[in-house]
Amino acid sequence: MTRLEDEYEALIQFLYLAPVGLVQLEHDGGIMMLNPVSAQLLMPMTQNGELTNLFDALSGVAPDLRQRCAAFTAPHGRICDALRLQFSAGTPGKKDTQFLSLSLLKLDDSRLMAVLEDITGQVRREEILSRNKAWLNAILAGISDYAVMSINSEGLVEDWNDSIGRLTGWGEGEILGQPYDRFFMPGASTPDALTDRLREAEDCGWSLREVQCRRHDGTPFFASTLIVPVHSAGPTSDRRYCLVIRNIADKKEALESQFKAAYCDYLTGLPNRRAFFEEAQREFDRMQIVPRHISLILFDADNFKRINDRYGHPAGDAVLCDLADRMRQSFRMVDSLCRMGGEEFAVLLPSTDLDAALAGAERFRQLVESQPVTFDGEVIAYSVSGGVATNEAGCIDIDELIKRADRALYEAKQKGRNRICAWDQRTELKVVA
Ligand SMILES: Nc1nc2c(ncn2[C@@H]2O[C@H](COP(=O)(O)OP(=O)(O)OP(=O)(O)O)[C@@H](O)[C@H]2O)c(=O)[nH]1
Repeated sequence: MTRLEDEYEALIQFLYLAPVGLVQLEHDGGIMMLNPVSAQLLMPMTQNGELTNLFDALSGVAPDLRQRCAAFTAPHGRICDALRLQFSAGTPGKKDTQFLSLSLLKLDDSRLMAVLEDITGQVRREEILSRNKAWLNAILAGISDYAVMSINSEGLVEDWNDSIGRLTGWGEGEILGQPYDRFFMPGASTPDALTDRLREAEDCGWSLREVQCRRHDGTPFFASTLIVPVHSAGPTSDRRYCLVIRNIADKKEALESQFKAAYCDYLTGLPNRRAFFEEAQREFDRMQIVPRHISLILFDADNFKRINDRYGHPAGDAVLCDLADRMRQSFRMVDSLCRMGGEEFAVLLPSTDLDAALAGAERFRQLVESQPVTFDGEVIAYSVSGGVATNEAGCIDIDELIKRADRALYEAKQKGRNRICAWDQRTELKVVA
């Protein structure tokens, strides 16, 4: 056989074995050649089993094919692409709708090529999917105390439904494509914390937190936020998560009293050492996975014994409560506050470097200094000293961080009180104010 004959034979074999229907036609639709798959696909549309012209065979489902060809004046190219044809397979006694996809190519002035594919299964799957989506949307639209949404691997909101608008008051354009902490009160999250929760959901199956959320008009509501991964086999960037925000304002009090009993200091209401060390441990665990700054400030009221001695113990208590209130006002929600004991307090600042922590500590010192407390008609001026440290230079746990901040606090007291010192890896210490 010549090489040309070999090639021709290979082409015929290809046509014969191809898993899609291939039909070679003349410009008026006359069939020159067709493979077995196309014969099978077109069979339900033939009249009396005759299959000589494709345009005639498809006239019931695509009546304009002849006109499309006539209107296509380019020397070659795609006349139509994946045209969806719907027809009845005609099984006696059964209404059996099938779907074909048709692409028509102009090869040259005398020949066309039709590519046919049975897409019935695909269309059925699409129908089921869209029915499920409509069903899910109907459920979501009816929900009033939950907001359910899909978020991507960067924590950006990907879809919108009425439940989100109803619970939060935000509009679609203000939420789509935004980080999910848009619903949280300012300071209740950081970019690191945003992705930490996605990772936690991956590792543990879910991530559940009670968070202070905000509506579009700024009003706060206490909510439980649940993130669960929506499993897919694709790459990490294709991962999706479901976020459910549930208004639990009614359960807040019960939850809070349980929490307070175990985790809060009885006098100031601030988290106690147990709560603080648990949160600090979690932050250091996260830091091991994704390195980041963690800073710590230790505050100590100055000459507090004198305040007790001069104004009495209840006045001393009022000063400690005032100090706690100002800490709540001064630091972000994402910062962990704690009464370590006596007149010593701590603030753990996630994703915060030494300079930013120093600035926060100094701001707080000035605030305390500038506003005395009034108790029982007495104006009590007091001050605090502070020690600041960060997790640079091989600090990998909270104990070491406390040791450093404590060393800086000691220095602040030694240098005369009412000032902030920082632990510095080169000079060991630096005085700020
Ligand atoms: N009112 C009140 N006083 C407390 C409480 N806990 C500890 N104290 C008092 O805080 C005082 C701490 O005194 P010191 O440790 O000598 O420290 P200081 O007087 O603040 O002096 P410097 O820290 O060196 O500035 C003690 O008198 C404690 O009794 C509390 O819950 N309420």
